[in-house]
Amino acid sequence: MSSPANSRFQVDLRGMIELLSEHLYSSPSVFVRELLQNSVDAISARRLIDSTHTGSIEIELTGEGTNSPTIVITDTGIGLNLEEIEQFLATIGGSSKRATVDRPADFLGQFGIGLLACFLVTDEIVVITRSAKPASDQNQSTTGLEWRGKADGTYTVRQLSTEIMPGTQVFLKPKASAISFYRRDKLEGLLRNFGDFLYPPIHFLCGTTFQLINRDFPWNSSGEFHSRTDLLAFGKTLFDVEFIDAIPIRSESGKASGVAYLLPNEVSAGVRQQHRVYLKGMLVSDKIDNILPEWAFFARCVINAEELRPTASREMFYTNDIYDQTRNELGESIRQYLIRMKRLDPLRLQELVHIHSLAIRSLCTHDDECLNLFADLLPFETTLGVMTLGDFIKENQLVRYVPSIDQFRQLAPVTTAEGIHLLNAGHIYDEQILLRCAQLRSDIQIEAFDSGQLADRLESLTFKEREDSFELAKIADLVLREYQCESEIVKFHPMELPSLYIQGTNSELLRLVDQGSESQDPLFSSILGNFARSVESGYARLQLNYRNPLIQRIAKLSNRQGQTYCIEMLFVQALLMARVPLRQKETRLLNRSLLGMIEWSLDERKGDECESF
Ligand SMILES: Nc1ncnc2c1ncn2[C@@H]1O[C@H](COP(=O)(O)OP(=O)(O)OP(=O)(O)O)[C@@H](O)[C@H]1O
Repeated sequence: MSSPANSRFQVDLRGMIELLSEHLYSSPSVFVRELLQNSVDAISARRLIDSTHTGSIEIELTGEGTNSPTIVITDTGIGLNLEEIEQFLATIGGSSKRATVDRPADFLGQFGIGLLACFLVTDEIVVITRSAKPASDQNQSTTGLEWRGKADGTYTVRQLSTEIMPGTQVFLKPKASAISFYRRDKLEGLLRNFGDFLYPPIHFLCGTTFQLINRDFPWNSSGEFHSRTDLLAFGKTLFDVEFIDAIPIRSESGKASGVAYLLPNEVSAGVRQQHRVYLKGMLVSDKIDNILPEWAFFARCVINAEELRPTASREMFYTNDIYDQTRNELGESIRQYLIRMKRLDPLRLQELVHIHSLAIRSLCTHDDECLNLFADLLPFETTLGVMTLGDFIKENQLVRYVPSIDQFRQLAPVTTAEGIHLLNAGHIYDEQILLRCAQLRSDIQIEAFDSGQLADRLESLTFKEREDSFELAKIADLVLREYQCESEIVKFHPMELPSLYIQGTNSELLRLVDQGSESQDPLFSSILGNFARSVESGYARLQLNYRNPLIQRIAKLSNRQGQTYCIEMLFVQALLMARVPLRQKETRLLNRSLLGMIEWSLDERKGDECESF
């Protein structure tokens, strides 16, 4: 069999141009960026052959508001000769900017497709150009060359008769769908957006107005930053936010410098901020959300990088090793700054921790250095009021904490009366932070406090008190058995608290299982039922406070039914106080007992008893 002949792919030129111009970019506005970028590159190329050349770029809008407005962008760059026009302008994917061994790529462009973005706003691109290269390198004349490229893939080139200065001019006239880009406000906005920090000077000319577009970053290439006030003012112009602080950040790997701004409002830990990232002064995107580490979600930054690699659309970066290293190094800058702030300006750091408490808590759980930095400043709810962990430690050698908010609320009045100070570690990250602190720091001892420990501290009744409350204790035992709850009459402070519901080791779990088995699904109920039997002692405990006058009066009540109602209601009230969700049978108990009690108190004969009680 003869070997198959090698054939070449065919290219549908119109389709290719449509693909590269219409579908690569997220908005037609990028044509401004591509034109500016080509002019900047052309000036850089000219400086390679003439280092004294400073260069300038001018954008003019003529005929605004007429049927035929025109955008003209003029640069004093390297220009093109006939051969280069064929090789680069007229060849899709042809670029004069690729790096060679003796000349590293220092250009913004590289793919040879950017100019096609102009087809988003025009049907024809007209380029008039004259090369700045010495005449000996080429058969060059002092008149210009004109290249006209159309969206259908055809083009013409001709030598003009008029003499022009070296450099390039690009002329665009609107296609019907893009007329809005030929308005002064819109064009000026786009020039500022993309050209704000490019070099050399860029001027915008429209009617009688002539203005400078670009400005400098508030830091220089040697990594020297302007004052904090200047950086904050700069942040306000970029993001329109009054930030609380500005942190200079740098990365060697991405040759990047910039400022991370601390947000003045609390942000949720999962939300990624949108950062403004420039490549050699050209805006790549103001929506890059992964240039800072995830933990730095309380900051928005502006970065100018030299070494990051943009994608072909130049609206994102490739996430390669350099990108990852850059992210880590920028994060490290933020961390080091905060470490210094703790030493030099602790009040400002305290303010930051106050606003971004949740974010910083999350950061502390996976970063020991940050834990050391922030732990003492973190605010906690305690039985002494809201205070920082550092202040709580000063007053309590042993940090007793409760890992659940409900339990903390339930225990706080009793422990306060008993002189025990508790810290509420029921919020997300809190317990992890305390455990890690105890591992890392010798000055912190912690202990999880549970209601069982409290039970040991409750005072027993005297013999006489036990005798007086014997009947009540019996009734309480009887009533509560059905609800997997034991009861005990003891004395504790504060005396205003009539009862306290204490969950046993497995009682919480058993309540959940029990709640589940109240479900309508018989299979699910039976599985949960079997599981419940395998769990050991799931009894909770209702502590009735004999110091409380009401409990003493109930104990003295001679009416058994009345005592039963009282116990039932105290039980449900204790559950509600402890924020334990009621099971169906407890809701039924609440209804039954409440109605019973009302009936009982309305009954005249029992009503008399009720009065004395
Ligand atoms: N203003 C200009 N002055 C001189 N040459 C230019 C100018 N604009 C375009 N060119 C030439 O046309 C070529 C193609 O430009 P185009 O914008 O399509 O791609 P690129 O800039 O090389 O790469 P990229 O697709 O990454 O932007 C350039 O490589 C350059 O040689």
